[in-house]
Amino acid sequence: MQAPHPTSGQPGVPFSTSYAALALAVVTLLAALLAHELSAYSKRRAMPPGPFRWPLIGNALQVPQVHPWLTYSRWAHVYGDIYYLDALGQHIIVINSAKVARELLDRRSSIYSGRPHLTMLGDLAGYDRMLLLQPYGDELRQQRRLISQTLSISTIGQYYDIQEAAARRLVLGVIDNPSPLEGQIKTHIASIIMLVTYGYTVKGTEDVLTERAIKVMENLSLGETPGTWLVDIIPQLKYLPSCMPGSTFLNTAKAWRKLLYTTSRTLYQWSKEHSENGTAHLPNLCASVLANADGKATLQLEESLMWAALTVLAGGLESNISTILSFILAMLHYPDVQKKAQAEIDAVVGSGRLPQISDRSSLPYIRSVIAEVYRWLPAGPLGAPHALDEDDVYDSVFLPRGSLIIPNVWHMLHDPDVYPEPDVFKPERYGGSDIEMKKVTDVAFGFGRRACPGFHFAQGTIFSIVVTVLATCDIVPVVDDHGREIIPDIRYPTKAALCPEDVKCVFRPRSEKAKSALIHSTTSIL
Ligand code: HEM
Repeated sequence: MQAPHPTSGQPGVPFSTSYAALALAVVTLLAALLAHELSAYSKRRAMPPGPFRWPLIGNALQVPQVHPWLTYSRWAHVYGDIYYLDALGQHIIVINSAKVARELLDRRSSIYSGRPHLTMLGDLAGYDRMLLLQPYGDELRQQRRLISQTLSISTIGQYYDIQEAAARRLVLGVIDNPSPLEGQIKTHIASIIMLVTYGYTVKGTEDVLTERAIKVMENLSLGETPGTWLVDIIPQLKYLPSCMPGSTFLNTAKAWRKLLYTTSRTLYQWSKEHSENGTAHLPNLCASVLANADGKATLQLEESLMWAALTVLAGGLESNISTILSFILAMLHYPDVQKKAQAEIDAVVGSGRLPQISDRSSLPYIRSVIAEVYRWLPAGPLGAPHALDEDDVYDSVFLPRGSLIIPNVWHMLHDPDVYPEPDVFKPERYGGSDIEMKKVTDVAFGFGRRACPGFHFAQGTIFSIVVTVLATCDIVPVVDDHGREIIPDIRYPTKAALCPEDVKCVFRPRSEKAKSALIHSTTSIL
């Protein structure tokens, strides 16, 4: 028997054996490294096309910060329907066609329904409890179920009177006080959602609870704005002591979290108490869910309901405000479309009554105008980002797990091959076909298991505002001191939602009778 070698590290193990083991380990390690590199290389080679990536930082310096959908759209002409970016190791897949979006986000929705992790908004400010930011899983499904229970196509009819009344109050409000337009629209849209979600009646433009809710949503929008928060790129920054220079975002997040939690709890508790004692407007989302639970709502259900309700407010507020402002902008730029739309309402509804949501099926041109607003200036030009939960392959290209999936809704709705003269507002492009209009809403309201659960409800709100304004008023530009008309430019800041800014106009009643009908209806309902 051979004696152990004195330099062997393992007493009792022969040198030749340990040498062989070491050699084997080295070879195995090298083989593993080679395999990893080869696999990474082959994956890299099979990645979708995209702009040149620098070592280490990838495309970090090219990721657009201003109106990113426009740059992504320009790149779509170069790299095609699906391309790849790498921002400091974060894989980003941009989808530019409805066909690819359908295939990945709809048909493969079991792995494409996550949301990206946001450090500022989620970890620090606490917004990750809301459905909007939930990863795909049980809590998401639970919150979506609670919403669809109340806002499904079969139940939304019960809210038509609220939507019509708010639309009429909004029009009257703008006739009497056209400035600030955005503020008026915000208050009235918030009033619809507060009533439907919590049964809460907004008390004028300075209602404290509504103001707080709007502030929560404004913070959400700021938090979502791409490229605003360094901590989303370098998450370790969240561990900075809050007294360090450069860490003011920590105090911001703390203040946001406090407002978020107090507002969501106050609104939910208000709804619960006042629905029970009969002083809240019924039905409302919170009361309906609690009534269905028949006194057996668990704490967990109530918690989910509280966050789902707040997400309804979030989902419905900014998207609706942007859509209405875009509609007004379109009417100011395209007065002929406005006249044609009014002619349809006059012919179908007449001037003897105010239009209702139930008139929708008889007004194809109005439906086309609304579809064209969703297309022309989509409220979510990049939709909402999804996250890919597993590695995938599409059309022979590799899509890595953890990728951020950006549906470039703007490009899908502005691709000149699909929509010729995409920047022109032209409701005639649908030829009155609901199938063509649906191609727009299928994209503008999101995809797969994350598609907007407020779609049918939003259709009612938008339709009732559009049809009420057009039936009763001419939307005309304001004039300057010399009597010259000022048509607002089509401008919008870079935010997650595309919301036109500085839109000014006058709602001029088409007749005294129309204005009286509005006054009469707002004093007689709700
Ligand atoms: C013109 C109006 C609206 C537009 C254009 C719109 C559009 C969208 C889009 C693009 C998404 C993201 C979908 C995706 O991830 O693929 C979304 C999500 C959502 N929307 Fe809407 N929406 C509108 C109105 C509403 C209304 C009125 C409500 C509530 C009553 C609502 C509630 C939500 C909620 C809760 C989500 C999050 C869904 C999730 O993360 O699973 N939306 N919406």
